[in-house]
Amino acid sequence: MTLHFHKYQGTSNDFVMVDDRARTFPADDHVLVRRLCDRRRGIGADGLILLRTQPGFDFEMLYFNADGYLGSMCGNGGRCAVAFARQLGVITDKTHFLAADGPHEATVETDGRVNLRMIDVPGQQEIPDGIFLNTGSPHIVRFLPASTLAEYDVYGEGRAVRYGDTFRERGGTNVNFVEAPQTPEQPWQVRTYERGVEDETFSCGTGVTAVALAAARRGASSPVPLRTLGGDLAVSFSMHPDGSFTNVFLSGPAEFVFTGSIEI
Ligand SMILES: N[C@@H](CCC[C@H](N)C(=O)O)C(=O)O
Repeated sequence: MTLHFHKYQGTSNDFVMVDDRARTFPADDHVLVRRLCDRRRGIGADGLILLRTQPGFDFEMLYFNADGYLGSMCGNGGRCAVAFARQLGVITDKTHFLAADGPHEATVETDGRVNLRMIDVPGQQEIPDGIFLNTGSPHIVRFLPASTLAEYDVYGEGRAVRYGDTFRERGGTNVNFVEAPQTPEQPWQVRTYERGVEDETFSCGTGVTAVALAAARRGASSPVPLRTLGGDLAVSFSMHPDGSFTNVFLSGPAEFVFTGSIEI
């Protein structure tokens, strides 16, 4: 069978996108998804997203990590799915779609930036590994001393937390390492070890969302500018006295890279 795919990236978090409205993609074939995401033997990506129809919504996004298994919410992938739905003519410049963590709304700006509403976040938990938040996917946020992020062992330290005792029973976690800005207008710098990719990626949307909310508890105000290895994002929100967050929006570019076909 020939699979037609599109490749998208959002701040260099890259995805194979498949129009699966006809439901022909073998979604249970983990080996196939892993091979398609393989950077040497396949197309190469951090994840694969199926765009499907879903009654009551413009579309549904099914997100698979590069390991071939269904992941939880993907913020950058969600923004790319919106851009893909627009390219397919499924939506115009605003949408209501379904993802692993529930319904999402999004708008597309004239320059192609996508503003994606994330789930409400009830709070954050301080644990020995760092600060834990669920922004649609589980995340640890660790604040580092000034000028240490560039040389930090994100792979080694991220892996130790992801496979550590706290998260072994809970299905693992993503891990974000953060350096605070020297002045309020500068971005918070973030590097992320991603569960399911099992490596550092160039950007993680649910990760920077977790970082922005953790930074808000340390004085950052909305919108929080964030810099990843792959580009800049912004997160806006309403913070409440009980520590919860609503109206959480992740904003940034979502770009078409190329289209192609592969025999599967
Ligand atoms: N790259 C994603 C995060 C995807 C979720 C994650 N890898 C998991 O399943 O835990 C993003 O942009 O949010």
